[in-house]
Amino acid sequence: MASVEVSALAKRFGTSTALHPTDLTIGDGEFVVLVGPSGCGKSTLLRMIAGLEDPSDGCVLIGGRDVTHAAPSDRGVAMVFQSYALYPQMTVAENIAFPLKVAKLPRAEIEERVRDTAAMLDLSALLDRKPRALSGGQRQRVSIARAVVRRPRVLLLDEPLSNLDTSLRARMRHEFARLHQQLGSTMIYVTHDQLEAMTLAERIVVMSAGRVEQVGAPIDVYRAPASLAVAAAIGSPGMNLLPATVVAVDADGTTVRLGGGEDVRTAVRVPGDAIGAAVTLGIRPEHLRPDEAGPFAGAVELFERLGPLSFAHLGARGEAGTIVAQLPGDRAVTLGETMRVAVAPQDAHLFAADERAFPRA
Ligand SMILES: Nc1ncnc2c1ncn2[C@@H]1O[C@H](COP(=O)(O)OP(=O)(O)OP(=O)(O)O)[C@@H](O)[C@H]1O
Repeated sequence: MASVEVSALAKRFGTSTALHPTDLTIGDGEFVVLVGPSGCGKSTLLRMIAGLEDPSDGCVLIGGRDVTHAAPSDRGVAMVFQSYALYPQMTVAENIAFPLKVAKLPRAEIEERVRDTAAMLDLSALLDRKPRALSGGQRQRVSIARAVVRRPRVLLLDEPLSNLDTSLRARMRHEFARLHQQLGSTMIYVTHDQLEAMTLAERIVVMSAGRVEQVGAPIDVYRAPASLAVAAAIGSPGMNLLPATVVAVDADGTTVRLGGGEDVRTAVRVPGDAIGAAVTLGIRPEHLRPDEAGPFAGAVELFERLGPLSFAHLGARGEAGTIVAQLPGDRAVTLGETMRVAVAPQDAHLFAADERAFPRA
């Protein structure tokens, strides 16, 4: 097992920058998820750690050793891709054994490792099958088995579940969590699926436009996004973001005014000289509750019942756009009715013009 450290690591393709200089340390045995919108540089960062892409600047250390210019096979890493890339003419057992044969391990050891790895991934009954006789989830488990059979110090996974359907993805998420416990290896997992990020990661690394925006425990990042990009990337439905102006600042917080003239009290601390400043008010759907005197109002344009809860989309607020409020599953709502909602001061977020979050009061 090994730690992974990247230092001032950057990647340019011609004149475009896929990754700005980035520092990141991943602990030995840690499960870290890189998450962010398409094109934000997640795969590029992962591929440079794997040695599949040459950095433009900076260095990569694995287990304290500088591997920036080492071949992929000399880094102690294994990678699982979105496409399974199994050898179709080989059986499951032969596919799993392949990297060990290449490494010229003794036959008895290969057999033992294939048996153990297959058991770990629930593939023991499928060892004689060819890939075409497997389901998508089984094929992905074989490709994971083939990666972990070498006992890599670091396992790199690039959107490994994105070809699978929803229920299989949920099952495989559990398997990854279990696999991480069993193997204890350092795992770096790339996804644009924030549900995978939230459920799998010990720490998430939220990326946007070639930069790391925030690193932290999933729940901390969810509760206190450091920037608008993080607020937009984590949470589904996403955080409501409304343009507002700072009208009052005191020791307990800040009052902002919405475009329609309504005032909203927040427990956020902004500098005293920010009166009049344009800010963005952020509120998660679950923090908006029906309140006759609430500052947010709109006609219900769309109502989604998910069973235990539902989402009301309140429209027609002019430049503020639609607001999404989470409601109990059994709440009766009529399309077109006007609903008023409010937020508690401690649940409101404020972002400055430079898109960084202001701290809580
Ligand atoms: N070989 C390449 N040549 C030129 N540009 C590239 C190359 N590979 C990646 N890029 C660009 O670098 C940026 C980051 O790409 P990257 O694949 O790392 O994003 P990502 O966050 O993994 O996205 P996705 O979730 O869509 O895979 C993108 O703008 C992409 O177009």
